[in-house]
Amino acid sequence: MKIIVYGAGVMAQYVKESVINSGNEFAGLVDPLGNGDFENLKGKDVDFDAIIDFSHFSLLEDVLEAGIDKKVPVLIATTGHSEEQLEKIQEASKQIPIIKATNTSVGVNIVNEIVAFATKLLKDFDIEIIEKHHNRKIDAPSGTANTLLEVVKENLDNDGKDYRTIYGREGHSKRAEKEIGVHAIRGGNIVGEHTVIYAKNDEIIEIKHEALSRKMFSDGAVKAVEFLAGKKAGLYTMKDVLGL
Ligand SMILES: NC(=O)C1=CN([C@@H]2O[C@H](COP(=O)(O)OP(=O)(O)OC[C@H]3O[C@@H](n4cnc5c(N)ncnc54)[C@H](OP(=O)(O)O)[C@@H]3O)[C@@H](O)[C@H]2O)C=CC1
Ligand SMILES: O=C(O)C1=N[C@H](C(=O)O)C[C@H](O)C1
Repeated sequence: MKIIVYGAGVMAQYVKESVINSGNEFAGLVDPLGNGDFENLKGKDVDFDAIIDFSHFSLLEDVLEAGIDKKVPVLIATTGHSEEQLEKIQEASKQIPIIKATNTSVGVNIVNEIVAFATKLLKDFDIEIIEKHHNRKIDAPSGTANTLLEVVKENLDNDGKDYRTIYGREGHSKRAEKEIGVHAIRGGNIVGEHTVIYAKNDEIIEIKHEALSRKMFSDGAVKAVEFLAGKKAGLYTMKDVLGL
């Protein structure tokens, strides 16, 4: 496949390497800030048959337009999108195959499954989600933490609708019974760490994933577009890619 990559930051460089190492062809980086091979693709005759996006949430519309225009599959790995933008992804998936993945690592996608199972069994435990990332990250909580929160809620009674999400606890009040805490830590070059804590009076369970490098994100992204090649239009997931 000939793959174009949106973004020119840290992840885009990893993806470039993963594309080349996987035997696929690298078609260039697209970055409107002028750090890529192309500032945009509009009106340019660039040949590619898949898009991997590790850029900035503000570029979503451009990414989708490029995918629809060329009728090629798109993997959106960028995080921080608004609800309205997530709806645009749904809409675009009626025309092309898309994966929107907040985390392309094998480990985190398996953790999502473990958390679904644990939450069903540990309903009367207090649940808190903690994520840690590098100091360059612009969105908080991380996309992965938001996905973990969704997984937790889906597996509580009534889809967790009776629960309140508390982001970054502060103040003078006790924890309510039906709360889910979500906490974001930022510092140095932490690649990415996600922990779901289930706590009760006498016991604590922690489910934790720690990323030690960024390579598995970029390798996972290449696997995802390879999976999408030849698929009909629709919204697919990393679960489909990994056969989970
Ligand atoms: N799904 C997954 O598994 C993973 C997802 N990600 C996500 O991928 C994305 C990129 O991560 P990473 O490479 O670490 O981030 P970087 O900040 O290194 O790169 C982001 C890119 O977006 C550009 N950018 C920054 N601000 C703007 C703006 N206002 N408008 C347009 N472009 C902008 C940057 O340009 P410049 O360099 O000039 O600032 C850069 O090219 C993030 O959303 C991150 O959360 C990351 C890892 C794994
Ligand atoms: O910005 C990052 O670095 C990462 N972003 C993703 C997220 O927001 O969950 C995935 C990974 O944790 C690294």
